[in-house]
Amino acid sequence: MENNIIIKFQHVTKTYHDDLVLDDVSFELERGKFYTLLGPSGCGKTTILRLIAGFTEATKGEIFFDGKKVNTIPPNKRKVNTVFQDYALFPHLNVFENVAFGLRIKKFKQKIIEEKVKEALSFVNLSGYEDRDIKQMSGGQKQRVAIARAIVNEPDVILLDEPLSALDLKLRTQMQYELRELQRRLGITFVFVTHDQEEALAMSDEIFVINEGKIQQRGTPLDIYDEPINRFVADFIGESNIIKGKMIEDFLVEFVGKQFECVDQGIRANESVEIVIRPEDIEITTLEKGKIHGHVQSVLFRGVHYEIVCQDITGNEWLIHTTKKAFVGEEIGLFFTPESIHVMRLGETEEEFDLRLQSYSEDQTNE
Ligand SMILES: Nc1ncnc2c1ncn2[C@@H]1O[C@H](COP(=O)(O)OP(=O)(O)OP(=O)(O)O)[C@@H](O)[C@H]1O
Repeated sequence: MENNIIIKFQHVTKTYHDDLVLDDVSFELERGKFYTLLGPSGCGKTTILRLIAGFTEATKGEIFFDGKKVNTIPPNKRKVNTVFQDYALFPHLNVFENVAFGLRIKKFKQKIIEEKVKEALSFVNLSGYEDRDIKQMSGGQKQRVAIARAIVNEPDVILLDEPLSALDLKLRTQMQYELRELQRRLGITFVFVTHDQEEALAMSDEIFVINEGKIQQRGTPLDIYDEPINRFVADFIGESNIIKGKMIEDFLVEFVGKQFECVDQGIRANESVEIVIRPEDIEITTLEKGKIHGHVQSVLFRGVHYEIVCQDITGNEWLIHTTKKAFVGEEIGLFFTPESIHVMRLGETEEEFDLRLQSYSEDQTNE
């Protein structure tokens, strides 16, 4: 397993002056996978990229690349390339020379440069664009030139810092697909930074959800979506109903004044918890069949579904995505299965949280 690890962070901390930006972060990245660092602005995503690339140094902890410690190794000695948000292309050079730039610095022979640039441009579907001026290229095309420039040196890892954020929605969706395909074909590790959760869910083998300099959870998109480890992740990824409750015993939880079967265990009896139920996991039904009742507050038609907000007897608001229509003021039944109830602990100590995070990550790696 170890030699499949391309990057390893061991207890890495980064401070700028007195500001703690990364707080004791440890993780391993495997070769050939698509990783996404996801989190709100300022949470430390770019700092992780900069540490991998060697643009900044860790204050504490160790960083390994392919098994070797690289803390003080300069960027040009690491087999990493970065695609920046603004592409950072040279406007006075044509497409060919932009892609060839790094190879020229490394003093490759002209013939080799031509072969490598040609191959890189063909990978990003830009064959024939060699002589084009950068200024004549569209946003999506510039993006592809930047990617060609990143892959031409055959790095082990490509870092992408919000590379799609300047594109309009349609092009962005197309480039998401293209990037994912490209990563599969190249078999290189991609570390992609975004604050867009839909983008992260659509593209990644694994997502790292980051907040305030700490990894909150790492896992496949499905794991992160279905089993958020805490309120931050549940709130940040997708839409959720988060309701206060109490654990009664293993597989039994109480909320809205009633007890419900669930699939969670190992939480102390009587411990305060929060319940997460996704809006699409709730069905609208009759009052007899409904597990709880709600008064419809608003109904919005969203094309593929209705977005219904209703209020239960204890005042919680519930968001429901359903293809069934309901009417404002109507009383409806809400039905959900034990599997769609996800229980999150409150009042967990930092040590308990770290242990749980570790076991989640180990489950992931063992799968
Ligand atoms: N060179 C620096 N000097 C001082 N503080 C810095 C420096 N670089 C980053 N920071 C601070 O570190 C924190 C994390 O920054 P970082 O760029 O890693 O966040 P991010 O998650 O990538 O945010 P965004 O999505 O806005 O790019 C921020 O509070 C930022 O202000």
